[in-house]
Amino acid sequence: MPMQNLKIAIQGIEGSNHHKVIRDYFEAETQIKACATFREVVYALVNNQVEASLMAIENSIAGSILPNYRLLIDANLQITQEFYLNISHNLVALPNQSLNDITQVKSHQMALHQCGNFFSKHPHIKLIEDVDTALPAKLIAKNQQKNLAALVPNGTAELFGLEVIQPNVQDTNTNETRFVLLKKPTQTENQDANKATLHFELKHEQGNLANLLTTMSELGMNLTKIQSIPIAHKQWNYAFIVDVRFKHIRDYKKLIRVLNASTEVIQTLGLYKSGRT
Ligand SMILES: O=C(O)C(=O)C[C@]1(C(=O)O)C=C[C@@H](O)C=C1
Repeated sequence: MPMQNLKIAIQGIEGSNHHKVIRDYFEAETQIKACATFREVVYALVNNQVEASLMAIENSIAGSILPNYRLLIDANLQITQEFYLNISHNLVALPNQSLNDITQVKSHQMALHQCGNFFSKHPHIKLIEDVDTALPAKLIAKNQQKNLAALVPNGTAELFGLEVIQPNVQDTNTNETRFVLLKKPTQTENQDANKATLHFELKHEQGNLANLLTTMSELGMNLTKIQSIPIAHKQWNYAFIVDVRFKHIRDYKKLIRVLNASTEVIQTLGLYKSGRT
């Protein structure tokens, strides 16, 4: 589905997975602000340098990117859309090298996590975290660096004139990352919304979480994710992030009314159309 032409902040440069989401889902004219960190992605929007920000939030192998939830909560932005991208990690290097020649791999922390099985079989390779998947690949080509490899999506090796030493080194073939599109809050409600991301802190009372889950079930909602995250200023207390799917926004509003009684903090992080049918 083509998207409106916006200036969007992403994490990573051309050839990264964030960039692939833009290519797959947005119009060709979409302007990009490439950022080196997720914090930069979020604050580019907060500081009005862009109209939207695209941010990875979870991966089917490596799990939730908890710091990104915290950024989202603290910056008070809204999830307006979600996108699922199939992720392939191809091990790439300068041409005419084999796996035995590679002593270091530089990549994004989440990408390295998704390839743990492969690297545990090749312990001679040192893993080094970098800002994204594409930048180390670009620099290997620019500096003609031997013995160094990167993990890149399909198509990125060709972009930089590198060679694939080993394709698909992620732990499982079915590897997906979920990305969210963030915007500043507005008064307009998305009438197509059938999914919400909700953040709350529960009062420490017996049965509160169980009651909440029962209420969701009674309202016919499908809980697609529940995640606890630490609250730094309340040591060993946790906030919850919940994704729910529903048929009618009015049911979601009912849920919020019920939750108001049992929660200390409650914040809708987005009401949007599910990226899954
Ligand atoms: O470095 C990239 O290619 C990114 O887009 C970042 C990122 C992530 O943050 O999870 C995106 C998808 C993959 O899961 C690996 C890395």
